[in-house]
This record gives sequence, C-alpha cells and structure tokens, in this order.
Amino acid sequence: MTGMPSTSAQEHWSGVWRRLVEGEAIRGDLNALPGSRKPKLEEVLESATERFLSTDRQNLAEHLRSSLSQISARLHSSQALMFICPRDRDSGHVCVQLDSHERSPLAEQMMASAGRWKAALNGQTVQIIEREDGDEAAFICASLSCQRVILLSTFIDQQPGACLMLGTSPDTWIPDASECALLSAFLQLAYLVTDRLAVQDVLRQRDSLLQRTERLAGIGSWHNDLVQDCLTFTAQSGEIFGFSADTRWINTRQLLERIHPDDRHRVAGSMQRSSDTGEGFDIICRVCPRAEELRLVRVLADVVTDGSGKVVARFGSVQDITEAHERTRQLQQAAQVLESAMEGVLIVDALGRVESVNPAFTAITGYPASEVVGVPVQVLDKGSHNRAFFRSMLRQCIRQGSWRGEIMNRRRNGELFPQLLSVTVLRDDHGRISQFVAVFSDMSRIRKSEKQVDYLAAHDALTGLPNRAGLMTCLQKAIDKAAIKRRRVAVITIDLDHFKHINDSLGHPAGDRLLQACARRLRERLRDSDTVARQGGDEFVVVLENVVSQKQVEQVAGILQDLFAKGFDVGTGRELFIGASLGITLYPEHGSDVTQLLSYADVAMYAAKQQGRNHYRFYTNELTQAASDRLELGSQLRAALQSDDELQIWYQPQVDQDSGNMVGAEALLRWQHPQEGLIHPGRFIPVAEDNGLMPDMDHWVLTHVCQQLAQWQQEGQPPFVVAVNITQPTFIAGGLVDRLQELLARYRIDPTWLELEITEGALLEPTPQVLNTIEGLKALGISLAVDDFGTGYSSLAYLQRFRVDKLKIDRRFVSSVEEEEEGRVITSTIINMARGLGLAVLAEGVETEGQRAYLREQGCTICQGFLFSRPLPLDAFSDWLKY
Ligand SMILES: Nc1nc2c(ncn2[C@@H]2O[C@H](COP(=O)(O)O[C@H]3[C@@H](O)[C@H](n4cnc5c(=O)[nH]c(N)nc54)O[C@@H]3COP(=O)(O)O)[C@@H](O)[C@H]2O)c(=O)[nH]1
Repeated sequence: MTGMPSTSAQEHWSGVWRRLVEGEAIRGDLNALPGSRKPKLEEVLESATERFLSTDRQNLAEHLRSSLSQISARLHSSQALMFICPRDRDSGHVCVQLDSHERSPLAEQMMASAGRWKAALNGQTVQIIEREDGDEAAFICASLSCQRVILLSTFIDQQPGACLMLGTSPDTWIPDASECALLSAFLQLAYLVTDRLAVQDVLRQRDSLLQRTERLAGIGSWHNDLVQDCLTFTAQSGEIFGFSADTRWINTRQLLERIHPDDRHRVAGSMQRSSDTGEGFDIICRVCPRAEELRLVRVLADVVTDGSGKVVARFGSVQDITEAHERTRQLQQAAQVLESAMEGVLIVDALGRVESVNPAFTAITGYPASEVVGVPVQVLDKGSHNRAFFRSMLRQCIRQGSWRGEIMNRRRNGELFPQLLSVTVLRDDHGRISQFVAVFSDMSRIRKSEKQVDYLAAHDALTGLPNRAGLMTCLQKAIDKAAIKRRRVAVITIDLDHFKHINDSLGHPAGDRLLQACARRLRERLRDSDTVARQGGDEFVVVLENVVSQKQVEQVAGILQDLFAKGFDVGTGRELFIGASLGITLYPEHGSDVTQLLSYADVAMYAAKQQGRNHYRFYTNELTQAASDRLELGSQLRAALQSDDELQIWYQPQVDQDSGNMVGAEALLRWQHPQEGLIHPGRFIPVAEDNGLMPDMDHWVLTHVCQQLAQWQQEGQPPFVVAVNITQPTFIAGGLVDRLQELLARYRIDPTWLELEITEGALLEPTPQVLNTIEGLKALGISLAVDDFGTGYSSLAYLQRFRVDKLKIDRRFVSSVEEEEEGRVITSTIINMARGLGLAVLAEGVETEGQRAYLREQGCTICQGFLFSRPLPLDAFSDWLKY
C-alpha cells in the first residue's frame, strides 16, 4: 500500500477500523427507514439496478462506474470507490473508482488484499474516516481527494461482501439512515449480481473444462429423466451418438435408433433391467452416428431413485472405444502372432535384460522363458562370435535402428546352429531406447537342405560320384592348383563297352547295379586325391592330379582296364564281363580349360572304341580331325539318304547245303561315297546311330528291297526270302507295320518273300508297342529272324512269345567250331534248341568247308558266308540268280 507505515498491514488496518467504529459513524437507525418515501437516491439506484440485472461480466465494471457516478452526484460526493468481493472466492472481485479508469493505489491495495479488507470491515455497516485520523485514513482520503470518507459495507452471511467509499468534506454531507439503507441495499444487489456473474463465470469455465476434458478423453456424460423420458447429454456424448450441437434433449426411442440394429435389443434389455432392478449397467455396443459410420462405445450407467426406491433417472458416461478396441485387437493379434510365430522373438530392455520371449524362442534354443527373463542378454550369446562382434552389432542398431544378418548361436544343449537374426531398436516418445526386439529363425534345416541340394546338384544319384557339374568343379580346382604348382593333370574318360546290350538284355535295374559296381571298384582302387565322376550313361571320368609323366598315366590306364576286365556280379545269376574304352587328355599339353580337356578326352575315347574297344588312347590333334570328319560324314549320310543315288543294296545269298540252292539273301547296305569310294556299314552305321539316322536308313532299305522284290516277282524269279536288318530304334519307334503294309500294297509283293532280322536286344523289352508290332508283322505274313543269336540274353520263353521264325547263329560261334569246343557246344546247342522249338536255323559267316561240314553234321543246312558268296551288288547278284 502506498504511504503504508512501518507496522504490519494487519495491525494497521485493525487500528483504522477500530477507531472508525469508536467514532459513532452511524447516523440513525437503518431499520427504521419508512417504506413510503421515495427519495431521489432511490430513483438513481432503481435505474442502476435495472442496468445491473441485465449486465454481463464484460460490462459490469462500466455499469458500476456509471452507477457510482450518479450516486456520488446525487449525494454531493466529490469522489467514490466501490469494492465488491464475491463470497468464498479469491478471484472475481471488482473495484471501481469514479473518474479513474486507472486503478488508484487504494484500489490496487483493495484488489490485492481482498481477504484482509473483509476481515478489517469487522462487521461495521457504516463508518466515517477523517483525514487526520492517521496515516491510513489520510491515505484513503488522499486516494479519494477529500477530507472525509463515508464507508458503507454490506455483509452476506456475516461475511463482508461489498463496500462503498464516498469522499466528502467535513462540512457537507453525511448520509442519513434511509440513504444508508438504500445504499446498503444497492451494495447488496451489486454484490449479488457480481457474485452471480462470478458464479456464472466459474460454471462457464467448468463447463468448458468439462467439454474439453470429455473431448480429450472421448468420454461424454448424459442424464436420463425416466419420468419425462428425456435424455440430456454433453457435447461429447452428442458427438459420439451423432446428434447435432443444437439438440438439447432426446427420448429413449431416438437414442435406440442410433444403436446398431443387431445390438439394439440387448441395449434396450439392459436399460429395462436397470429400471427393474435399480442397478446400473456397463455395456459395449455399436452405434451408427452418421450414415456409413459405425463406432464402438462403452456405456456406463448408474440410477437415481425416489424416496420409494423407484428408479426415476439414470446418468452415466459414454465412451467411444472404437480406436482403443481396434488397438487392443491389434495388440491381441500381435500377441497371437508372437505366440504362434515360427520365428523366435526375444525382447530386451534398454539395460540389456531379457524382458520376454515367445514359445518359438524356447522351441529353437531350448531355453524356457522362466530361465531367461530378467537375465542379461549376454548370457545367451554363447555362439561363435566374440564381444567385439556384438558391440559392433549394437552400435549399428543404435545408429541405424536395426541390424540384420546370420550368426551362429548355441542351443541350451550346447549345439551350435545358424540363425538369421534381425534386431530392431524401439524408442519411446522422447527418442530414448526402450527395447531391442530380436527376431530370428533357425537356419539349420535350410542350410542342411542347401547342402543337400548342392550335393545333389554336384553328384550322381545312382553311384554317389560327382556328376558332370561336380566333375567340372573338381577339374577346375585341379587345373587351378596345377597352374600354381606347375604340375600336370590327367583326365581319363571311361566308356563301358557294349553297356547298352546289358541294359537291353538284362534290363535297366541290372544295368544300374553294374554301374554302381563299376563306381565302387573305381573309387576303391584309386587314391582319395583322384577324382572319380560319372558323366552320365555308361561314361566315367577320372581326374589324376600331380601327374609326373605320361608313363604314370599309362600305368593307371592299365590298372583301370584290369578293373573292368574282372567279372561283375550284379545279381543276374552269372558273372558279367564288360570291357572299357579309355580316352586320355593331359593338362596343360592338350588344353587349359575344363571343357576342352573333357571333350578331347571324349574324342580320344571314341578313337579307342574305334580301335576295337577295351583300349585306351591319348588325345592327339589328328583325333580332332577324325572327330570332325565323323561329323562331316554324318551330314553327308543325311544328304545321301535324301538323294537316292549314293546308297546301294548288296545281297548275300543264303544257301541250302542239301540242295545247293539259294533259298534266300540278306540285304546289306553300301555307300558309294563320291569322294571316298565304297564305304562299308561298319563305318557309317555308328555315324548313323550317333546322328539318329537309323530309322530313316532302315526305311530306305525296306523301300528299295520291296521295290526290287516286286521286280523279281514280276520277272518270275523262283521264290526266295530277302532278309532286311531292322535296328532296335526302328523297331520300337512305331509305324513299321503301317509302312510295310503300304509298301506291300504299293509294290504288290508276296509278303512271304520278306524277312526282318532283328537282334535279341530288340526283343527284350516286351512293351505293348513291341508286341503290337510283332502281331502286325505276323498278320502281314512277314517272317522274323533273330540276328546274331547267342550274343544276347534271350530266354526261350521270349522266343515263343515273340513268335520268331528263324535263328541266325552268330558268325563268332561259327568261326570257332573248328578250333574251340565251346564254339561247337554253343553252335550245336542253338541248332538243337531251334529244332526243339520248331524254328528254322541259319549259320552266318560260313567261310570254310570244315565249318560247313560241322554245321551239316549238326543238322544246320542253311548257311550264309563267304564260302558260298560274298555280298554282291545288285547286278552281280542278279547274275548269281540265273545260275
Ligand atoms: N540296319 C542295317 N544294318 C545293316 C545293313 N547292312 C549291313 N548292316 C549291318 O552292318 C554290319 C556290317 O555289315 P556288312 O559289312 O555288310 O557285313 C555283313 C557281311 O558282309 C558279313 N559277312 C557275311 N558272311 C561273312 C563271312 O563269311 N565272313 C565275314 N567275316 N563276314 C561275313 O556279315 C555282315 C552281316 O551280318 P549280319 O547282319 O549280322 O547278318 C552288320 O551288323 C550288318 O547287320 C542294313 O541295310 N541295315
């Protein structure tokens, strides 16, 4: 307070009020005011009252000031101040001073210490303050620019509520009792209005606070008067139910209309039960606040009952829990995912302690949750990585937010296993690390499968040896090593001789067992450092490293040949003998890359086969030339089959020893090459086989033989049989019967003149296709002979089943009948067997009188061989026919 003495404010003001009271300030009895008189002050106060009643908070001070102005004018007061302090509130008090929009020091002090003023008024309603009454009185009088101050106070419930200070001079005016009563009434009114406005202010503030809080919390409140069926609600409740802001109230029906139809019955039931039982409810239901919008709400209700216990109202809250419910649902879903995930999940807090793990973690690592939760995560890092590794992982996580990679970890049972690990850092709202989430999958099965796939990709399933891909890798490594150490490498390609016969005659399972036995023998005999691979089919490859000399390789080739020279037992009941042809290349002499070394070794192997099989050959440049010549010959043969003027059919007579007559002939193909002259089948048939030309070639021969037969028949030649060789590919390819039917029809030939020679191999696969072909040939009247009989593995049952007409004894047996007992036994056995089965028999390759005599003696009269005639060109054979 301005001009305040040094004593404390409390003591000072107590003194002022005490002296004022002792100064008999009240003039007259306030209660004695006659009601009939209406002084002019009353009129002033009446108009002020009217204004007050319609004022609002903003205009309150202005109204007070203008009333103050009129009052002071009416009472000849030079200055005036009014202070109103609403009850029980430290705020909301008002202080206005006439002609002073700026607060005077007195007004400032009153505003600043309203509580103290209240205490100081001390129950006095009217007091008079003179300037000379002391410092404080002087201060008040100075504030109001006067010598004397009339101070009127009003008390509400014994509490000072307002006071009016009117500045006067000692010789002018002192209010009488009626004026004091009027002013006191006016002060009361001013107090009540101010108090009401303050209360309204507080209510408004509370309402606004409630609204904002409800909006923030998404919770609204409501009240339901059940007697009136009137439901009122806050703005937030209105928003949740979709009622417009100006909707003041609704009834129950209108409320239920906003409930989702499927939930309506349940909600109505809860309301009814609540009314019946007097209990509140807590329900969750769907509401449709606006078209196409669906929200989930939770409604809490309590009841209000009348004196008789009857429920007359309900009140409660409504909360929009759509998002919260969705979040809960998502959290539950996430929890379920974690529970059922195949990946292990480990959550670690910011201090590195394990917070939680999921079941997959336990399944993969073997650690139960109870054993790891709460322990430092380092306890689990028992893999093959050191601390520095995990520190760097942590640094990256912190820097980049995550880390991903494959690590080796250890299960509880000590087993190391690969895991694909991804660590993510979680941060709180302040950006501080809150958790680390590690998700990992057990890669051991995948790695194992990958290894298996790699193994299968590089190994042959039948023998377990490296396959071509594996061989290429091994050979490349061998070359790389040899290049560094300046060593040599040998590549040996091994091809089993006549393996196809084994397959054809004994079947594929026996062939497979033979290949497995060969692989075992090779692997057992060679050093671990040598590579043994199977390229496919019946071809093996051996890679020898650290080769010192060609001689050394020759020795190994000899060893390999010896390996194959020994018989194999593959469960067929007898030992199998199979030779092998070997082709050899050396690094670096013959090539510097894998493909070259392998292909040259193949070329050398082919040459070894040509040499008569069961040989080995080192690669030479000339062999490449021969191989390319063979390629060239293949395309020339293809052209020859088209052109018709290079291929010729020669005929070799078949003679009946008894009569000396020619009873048949074998058609044999010859190739009159424009540059190379006459080429024999022994050279071009392998080329035809390599190029897949055998079916074309066989059909070419059949066509030309049929054409020739037609001519001979037309010429009236005595009947004889012409045998045509049909190879297995042609026999099983299909279409042979149709082709022959067409040829027989086209050339009108007697089918009994035609015989097809097939090898035993062609008969060993009794497929429906083969059986149908034989049926068809028989139906056409064409006979069947088995060529090279005795070299294959036909069973007697097969001979009958395939309705064979003739057996041709292979010339190898015939050629040995004079020198070897074995040849004689085989030959006589075949003859007897043919006789027993009712089949014709013919001996091939009869070259000597001794052979002829032996055959005659055994009962084989039909012979073919140089002794009777070599194969003859058509002209010569035609001449032969004439004799
Ligand atoms: N699919 C076809 N195969 C054919 C055809 N023409 C021939 N061939 C097959 O080629 C192989 C070699 O035949 P070739 O050089 O014609 O030899 C035949 C005869 O010349 C030979 N032969 C006949 N008698 C004797 C003899 O007393 N001594 C001896 N060293 N050789 C002789 O035998 C061959 C006939 O044999 P085969 O067919 O087993 O009766 C050969 O396998 C032919 O089959 C053809 O057109 N299509």
